[in-house]
Amino acid sequence: MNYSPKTSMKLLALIDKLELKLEVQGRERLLQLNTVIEHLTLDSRDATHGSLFFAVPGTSLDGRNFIGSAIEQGASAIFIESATDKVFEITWHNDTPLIEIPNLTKRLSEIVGYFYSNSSLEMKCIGITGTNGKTTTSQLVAMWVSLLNQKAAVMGTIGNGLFGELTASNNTTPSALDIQFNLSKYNDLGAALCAMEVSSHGLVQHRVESICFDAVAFLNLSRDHLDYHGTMIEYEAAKFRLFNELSSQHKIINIDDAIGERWFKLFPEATAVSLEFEKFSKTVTSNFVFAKSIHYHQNGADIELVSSYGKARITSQLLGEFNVTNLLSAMAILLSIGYEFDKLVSVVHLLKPVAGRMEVFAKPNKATVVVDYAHTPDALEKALLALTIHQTGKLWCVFGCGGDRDKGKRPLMAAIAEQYADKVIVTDDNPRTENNTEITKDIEQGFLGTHYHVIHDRTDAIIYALNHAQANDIVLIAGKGHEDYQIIGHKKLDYSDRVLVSQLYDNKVGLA
Ligand SMILES: CC(=O)N[C@H]1[C@@H](OP(=O)(O)OP(=O)(O)OC[C@H]2O[C@@H](n3ccc(=O)[nH]c3=O)[C@H](O)[C@@H]2O)O[C@H](CO)[C@@H](O)[C@@H]1O[C@H](C)C(=O)N[C@@H](C)C(=O)N[C@H](CCC(=O)O)C(=O)O
Ligand SMILES: Nc1ncnc2c1ncn2[C@@H]1O[C@H](COP(=O)(O)OP(=O)(O)OP(=O)(O)O)[C@@H](O)[C@H]1O
Ligand SMILES: N[C@H](CCC[C@H](N)C(=O)O)C(=O)O
Ligand SMILES: [Mg+2]
Repeated sequence: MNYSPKTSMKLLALIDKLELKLEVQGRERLLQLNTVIEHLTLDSRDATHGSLFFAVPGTSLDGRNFIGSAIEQGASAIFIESATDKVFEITWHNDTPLIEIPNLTKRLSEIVGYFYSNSSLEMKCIGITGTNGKTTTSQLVAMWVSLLNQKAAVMGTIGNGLFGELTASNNTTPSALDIQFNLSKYNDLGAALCAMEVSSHGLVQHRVESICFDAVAFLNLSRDHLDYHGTMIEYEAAKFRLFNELSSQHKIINIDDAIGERWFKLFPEATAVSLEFEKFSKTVTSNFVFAKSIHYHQNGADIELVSSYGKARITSQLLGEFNVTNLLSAMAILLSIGYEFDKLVSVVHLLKPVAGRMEVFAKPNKATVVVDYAHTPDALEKALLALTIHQTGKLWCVFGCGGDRDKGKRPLMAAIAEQYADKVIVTDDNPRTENNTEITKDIEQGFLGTHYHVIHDRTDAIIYALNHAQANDIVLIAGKGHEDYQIIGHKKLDYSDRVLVSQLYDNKVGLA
């Protein structure tokens, strides 16, 4: 749905909200000019008459180098991140004010919130963090609310929008600007709630800084993104900001995760989620959602649920132990913000798997294919382990590792694939600007033996696996999940594991 915000705001009114101490002359001139802001942008290339351009330093470029081009494009005002902590300063380029603001990046979420009417105060806002499971859990939250006949929105890896009407996005956690804009849009469209994935990049880059979360949830922490964070300590500290620095009413923690168990000691009032009833039932004194017993089967799992909100036997269509954690976390989030236990239980069996997450493709007399987004060592291990429960023949694993991403995870993923799968095929997964053979060489370092194939072209790799797998085998195709592209160099080529497998199983593309 096309949506344009009706918002406009006087520049001086916005500056007054920020409580910047304007010198008298500057204030007079702004008052006379009566500049009205109709559009906010972080990118000089999008600036136009009526735009307020935020010139902030980034990871590879510095937005402050593009002030000239923003002015050329007609920007009406520029906010600039001060190079030092010096107090606010205003200079002029003709009638365009250039206003230096200390900590602008950190204040961006707040500033944009004033412009877009701070919708996180008007609707329920959920922030979900963790290395793995954010997309699944946020989608489950939104799906659950939709099943209860309310509108829900999501922002995350597979897109932003009302549940089921997503628009693809570049980031898991959008920019501070897009988040406030989207929230205002979802609020106008009548959403009762927005479930957001909060990535560690998003937390470090202050993308959710001024969002008032009704609930925040922590799922797990395992190796990823060390190219960006450097160490696991820094990575954990990034995630921890959501819990200790930002605003939230309720906290939900998966205490089966070692880091989660540690955080829970710091937030003992948080709602605890666990699959280990025996271990925690006596010690947890706050709200809790536990699985007392779980029976995994071909179509998902039957779960005996014990919680501080009620008890029930529920059925889930999602495969794998980790998806029970995701389901219970989604439930704990909704319970904490006031959804009724009985209502949630009445529709839980209708919750569907999320696209590209343990998504099963079957065809008579053919191996079962599972397309999954496991792109970290922990996720790959959990996905393979989940499938061993269903294994009667051989387990295949087709995977690769992204270029321009944490190199350290490559051999670790190889070791895991080798440990759990009978047949391993290494292939390309978004090599980006790296040489694909260098990436697979890094992966190969992790294998102890030589029982693996390297087939760079992903289509060929999958066709090879499906041609050689027996009918009772399971083929896990990991790493790309919902992605409908292969990034080579700077080009984003059309490619989808899900489309390929569906075509192969409809025999549209011939199997030998
Ligand atoms: C490395 C990184 O995190 N970059 C993010 C960051 O961009 P940046 O500010 O560093 O960009 P930059 O290129 O250095 O440019 C600096 C500034 O100059 C401006 N500019 C630049 C060029 C120009 O001509 N004019 C101009 O004004 C830019 O708009 C920007 O404001 O801020 C942008 C707005 O929030 C993000 O879109 C962008 O994500 C890029 C696309 C990205 O790939 N990020 C990944 C690593 C990421 O963030 N991933 C996590 C998920 C991880 C997970 O869950 O597994 C995510 O939340 O998406
Ligand atoms: N709770 C969990 N614990 C461990 N692994 C999980 C969990 N949930 C999902 N996974 C694995 O991680 C993969 C990615 O899941 P999902 O997309 O929900 O995570 P994410 O946190 O959103 O990932 P991203 O950081 O890329 O956005 C799944 O395909 C599955 O293999
Ligand atoms: N949010 C993750 C997704 C990785 C998915 C995988 N297909 C890859 O490209 O490495 C990232 O950007 O690191
Ligand atoms: Mg995600």
